[in-house]
Amino acid sequence: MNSEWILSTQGPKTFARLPILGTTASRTLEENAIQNHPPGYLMQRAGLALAKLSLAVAPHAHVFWIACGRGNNGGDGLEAAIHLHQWGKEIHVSMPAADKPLPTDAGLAFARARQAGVAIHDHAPDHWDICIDALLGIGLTHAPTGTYADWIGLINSRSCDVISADIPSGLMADTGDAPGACVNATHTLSMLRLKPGLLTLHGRDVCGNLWLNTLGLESTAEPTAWLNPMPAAYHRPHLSHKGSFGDVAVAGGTRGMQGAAVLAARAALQSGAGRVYLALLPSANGEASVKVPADLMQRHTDALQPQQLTLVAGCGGGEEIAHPLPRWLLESKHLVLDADALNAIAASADLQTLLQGRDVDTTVITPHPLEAARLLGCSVGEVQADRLRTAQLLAKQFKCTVILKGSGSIIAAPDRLPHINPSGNGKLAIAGTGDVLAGMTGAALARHASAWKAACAACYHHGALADQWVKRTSLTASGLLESI
Ligand SMILES: NC(=O)C1=CN([C@@H]2O[C@H](COP(=O)(O)OP(=O)(O)OC[C@H]3O[C@@H](n4cnc5c(N)ncnc54)[C@H](O)[C@@H]3O)[C@@H](O)[C@H]2O)[C@@H](O)CC1
Ligand SMILES: [K+]
Repeated sequence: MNSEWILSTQGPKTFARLPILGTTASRTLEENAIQNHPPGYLMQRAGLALAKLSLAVAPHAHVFWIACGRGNNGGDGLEAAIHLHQWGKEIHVSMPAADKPLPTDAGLAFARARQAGVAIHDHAPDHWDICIDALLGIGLTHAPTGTYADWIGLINSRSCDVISADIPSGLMADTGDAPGACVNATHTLSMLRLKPGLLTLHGRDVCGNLWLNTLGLESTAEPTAWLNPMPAAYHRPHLSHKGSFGDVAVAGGTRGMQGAAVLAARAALQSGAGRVYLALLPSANGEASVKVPADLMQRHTDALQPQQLTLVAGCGGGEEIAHPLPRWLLESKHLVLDADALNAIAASADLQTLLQGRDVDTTVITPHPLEAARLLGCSVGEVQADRLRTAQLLAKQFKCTVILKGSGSIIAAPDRLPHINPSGNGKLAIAGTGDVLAGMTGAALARHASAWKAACAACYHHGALADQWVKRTSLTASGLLESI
């Protein structure tokens, strides 16, 4: 963390392992720093960073609307206004009128702005070229109402650039939930550290391009989560053979659902597994209704030797997958459980006990929010309300590594800090991409022999493939795996 400007999430990027702090941890970091610096020091750095970013984003903008709330987020906006004013820009600073005094740092920024000749209005301008959104930061506690909601609506109504200070106003910093009106930023400058809400649920959609400025603060405090980093490239030694990279078997594909299993198996193959077996469920009568590449070896499910391989179970498995699952849960060396395998486990206490009895770092489950809800016996709304917590709960309850899919996939495992995956985009929201992830995870597990490492690596690569998809045609699951 030696650079102050270290993140940009737009387009294909390489991400490092960065700490992510929830609001409680952010406030602790901020309070410790405030004690060691002169009053207003951090806020002044935040304001300067904000002013510099807005100038870099829109160098020819003339009128800057700086919408400030009555908390310290508004203080960041006031400090930015001082610089933009001094740099000769036309600025219009707005702040809702209220009787309540400003908090200490924002109060100091308010006085400094006044002293610098900045006028502070209680109304929005008629026209602006760029907006700095400093209405609400990590202090948001409920859906914005009144002037806050009105100004958020106004900001979103124009097609100008919007730079959000710390977090788009209206977004919850811990969860990415937006309980009401929320600024739709083109850029967000996160101060001190990243927050979970910027990276999951609504976060990625409302942040625009995400930047981080640490304000020069180092910290050894334990984060809430880590940004899932790009894994190191794996080396295939010259002196290797097909057994060196592990065997993967994909079991699933009940009658009419074989495409899912074939996609997962092809993805495992493309991801470098030494040997890949396709084991269609008995109702398929060993006959695939879709074309099976010659590189895949077909096996009867009973003929698999799960003790010696990485089994990817679930893809298109229907209810039929429940029958072989007890044996696979007991015997598989490594296991990736997806889709119908998860639904079967959700419906059976016995299967849950078998899953819980496995060695912790041998199993990855890859639920989407509905599958997660079934596993936890709750609603999708409850799953999404706090995705970090949900993923950690699943990991703890089922004693395995979890990839909770969705916008900002979460990777969690017992006794580890979770990762939030930064790669990927909305193109992945199509049928079959989950099967591809399961196959990629299987290949990574066969190679790494660690469920945690496999999940982190596969999740990152899967998202990165979608980020690198530059063809004009829509992304397809086959296209995704062929681009591995
Ligand atoms: N104090 C400092 O030195 C620093 C503060 N920073 C900034 O300070 C922010 C946090 O400041 P605050 O803790 O004052 O919080 P905010 O500025 O986010 O919120 C301020 C107030 O708004 C109220 N509020 C909550 N929800 C509301 C709603 N829906 N409508 C209207 N009002 C609502 C809260 O009661 C809170 O008192 C960070 O996000 C960051 O931008 C950073 O610049 C780092 C340095
Ligand atoms: K803001």
